[in-house]
Amino acid sequence: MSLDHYGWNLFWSEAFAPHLAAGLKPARVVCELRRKFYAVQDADREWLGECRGGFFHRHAQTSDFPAVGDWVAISHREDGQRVDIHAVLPRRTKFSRRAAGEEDIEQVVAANIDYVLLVSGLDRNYNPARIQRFLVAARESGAEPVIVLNKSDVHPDPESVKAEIAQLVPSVRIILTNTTRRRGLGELRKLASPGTTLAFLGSSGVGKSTLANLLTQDDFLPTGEVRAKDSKGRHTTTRRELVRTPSGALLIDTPGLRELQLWVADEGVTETFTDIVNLARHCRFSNCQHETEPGCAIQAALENGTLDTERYIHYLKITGDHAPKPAARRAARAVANKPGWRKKAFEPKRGGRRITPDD
Ligand SMILES: Nc1nc2c(ncn2[C@@H]2O[C@H](COP(=O)(O)OP(=O)(O)OP(=O)(O)O)[C@@H](O)[C@H]2O)c(=O)[nH]1
Ligand SMILES: [Zn+2]
Repeated sequence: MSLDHYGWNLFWSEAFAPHLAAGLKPARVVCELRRKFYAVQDADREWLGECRGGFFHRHAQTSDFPAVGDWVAISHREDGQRVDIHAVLPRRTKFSRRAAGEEDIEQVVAANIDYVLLVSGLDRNYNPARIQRFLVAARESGAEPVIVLNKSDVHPDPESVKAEIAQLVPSVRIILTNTTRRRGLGELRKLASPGTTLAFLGSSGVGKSTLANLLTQDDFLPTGEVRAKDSKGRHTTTRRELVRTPSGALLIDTPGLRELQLWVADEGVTETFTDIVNLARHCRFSNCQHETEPGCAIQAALENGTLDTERYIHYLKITGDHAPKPAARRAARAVANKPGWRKKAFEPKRGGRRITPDD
């Protein structure tokens, strides 16, 4: 087994150079066992890793600690079982959350994801506004979002939905899937190329586990267990949160990702709605509310059709701090009153017991 199988490449080996000089070895975090304890995979096998030294500096942030998907610098202990984790390589992408009431505490729930597959079901779950919210979170993470419209079998015209979403979010890849008749899975597998790290995001019941199982062609999610020994020589069974698929891709599925509360940060919004943000810069007044002001570039674009009204309404709903024109406001309220719009937390996977080194 080579570390390349876990996504190691030139980028990471360059980033790791100083640690290599210090006599440390690279490993990837495959599971968070409990606070400051992780299962890490190096070129040989999986180890029980413990954070050391600098991590416990009193100015350390929660986000400085390793997360699943991170590359870390390790050293082996003399007992030949545990490893010490000394440092985390700078992340290329990360999903974080902030617990309610702890606005300033960032907790990273998964790192270094290349593609985030935003899954919706084309049944009652389908809601373009929710897709937009997921998209904002994806943009914020730095991972490339891919929209997966699953359960295409239960919709009379899935292509029209795809076209609608494509209009809302040009430039984002959209895949129609149907796990029952196995449609669209080839496109999904193309993304799952060797060394690529993926994650599924979406509301409960949209088919994430079904898709993940098909991608891995076996039922690894509930049963993907590996054995590691702790320092007392007892065997510990850990559920991996980063798993290799037969195609050689890495799939991340952490409780934290599932519980992630979607929140909107300015960066993500700016990224997703660059065209609208740019338009607003052309308004005559810098404090333009885009309602009745003369020389408003947004109103002009809405009137001449260069800016899609639906898209603008979604933008308003996501940013929340702008007052739309009365007509747009009425339409926005009608959309917002539809069931299913409210923010919804990720539900923890049923039966996903986590086992700590002391079990
Ligand atoms: N009709 C239809 N049903 C599907 C499809 N894909 C999944 N389902 C069904 O949808 C239900 C939910 O699927 P899951 O894979 O458990 O959904 P999930 O997103 O993992 O849900 P959580 O575990 O709650 O997060 C199951 O009954 C699946 O059989 C599909 O393409 N078409
Ligand atoms: Zn304006």
